[in-house]
Amino acid sequence: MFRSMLVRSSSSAKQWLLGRSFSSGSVPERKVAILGAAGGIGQPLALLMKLNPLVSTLSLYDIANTPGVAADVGHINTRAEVVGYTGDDNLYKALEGADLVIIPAGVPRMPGMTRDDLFNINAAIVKTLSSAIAKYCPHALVNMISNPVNSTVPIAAEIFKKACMYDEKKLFGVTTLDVVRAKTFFAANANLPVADVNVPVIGGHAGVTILPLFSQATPQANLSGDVLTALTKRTQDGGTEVVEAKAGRGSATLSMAYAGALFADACLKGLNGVPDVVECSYVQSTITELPFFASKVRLGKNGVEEVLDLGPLSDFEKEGLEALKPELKSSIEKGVKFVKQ
Ligand SMILES: NC(=O)c1ccc[n+]([C@@H]2O[C@H](COP(=O)([O-])OP(=O)(O)OC[C@H]3O[C@@H](n4cnc5c(N)ncnc54)[C@H](O)[C@@H]3O)[C@@H](O)[C@H]2O)c1
Ligand SMILES: O=C(O)C[C@H](O)C(=O)O
Repeated sequence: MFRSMLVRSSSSAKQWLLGRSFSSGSVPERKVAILGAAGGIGQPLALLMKLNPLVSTLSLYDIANTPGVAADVGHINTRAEVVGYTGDDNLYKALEGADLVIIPAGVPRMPGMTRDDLFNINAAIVKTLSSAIAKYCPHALVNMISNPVNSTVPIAAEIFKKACMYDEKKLFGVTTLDVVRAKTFFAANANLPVADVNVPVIGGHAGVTILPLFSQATPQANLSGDVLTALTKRTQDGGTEVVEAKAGRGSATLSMAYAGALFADACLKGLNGVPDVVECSYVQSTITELPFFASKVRLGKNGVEEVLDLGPLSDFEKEGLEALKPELKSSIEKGVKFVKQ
């Protein structure tokens, strides 16, 4: 019984990962680097990327413990060749030739902290890693997971501008976990099969800047205003819910690894020319007055192909959108100032 469940779920996982356009014989070579690969997110993310047949080289980098993670993941009999690096002197080897760099390097929250409380430590880490990306793999797509995402993405953008290689189509703040949570909470309340549910989440990735658009959820469900308000709040506080449950042992790692793997898979499909790959992400944007904003994005061979319009919002969502702008604006400015000062 357990064995047959395992077989079924592994074949559907393969379908999820394989994409639509390739037979296993014609999949292009793609190098994916994970920076922070030995951490709470990095390890399960390395596992999930090792299972992704779109990856030909999986390059794992961390300041500590990478050899063990690389040896362990490397024994899995899937396509990707695994290489592990540690130490400043080897960062270039981890990055050279990368098509996609995923960054979960940095410290996580403890109970009572906001994501912005991580700024001082993580901004410096992201600055160092972004400078190395600019030098060693300037054409790679970058998936930023390190918090505070609302500021770390503008930091990376400023570093890339300084290095004269900034391409706004290639820099992404990973907000997929907000979408994953919104889908889970909505499906449970609406009594819908979660696999059928989609919910766009816009804005940013911290507290009120996370704005799920339940008015655009598919399939639609007839939930009351009070329920939608509660679902919005739960999605906004999802990270804090995990931080409190972990009680001093960090923040979301497993659900984040899943979300990070989903988003990386979408980026790889886009790079490989699979049509109509659309995910929410925090990117450089002109759809509001803010220079960075999370919304639905169409992914293509060069990264962002199109930032999609927000679509019609309910009055509640319109209020949420106006309410999030001051915080998001100041987080963006804080990131920009960190590099420019
Ligand atoms: N975007 C999101 O939705 C989301 C979700 C969850 C967590 N996060 C963030 O992801 C980050 C990592 O969380 P975690 O739980 O994996 O933390 P963790 O402490 O378990 O792991 C972080 C890893 O980064 C490594 N690291 C530190 N400095 C580095 C550097 N200069 N180069 C390479 N590696 C370095 C550490 O050695 C460690 O292995 C945190 O900032 C957290 O807030 C973001
Ligand atoms: O909440 C955190 O600090 C981690 C992450 O941003 C999350 O949403 O789980």
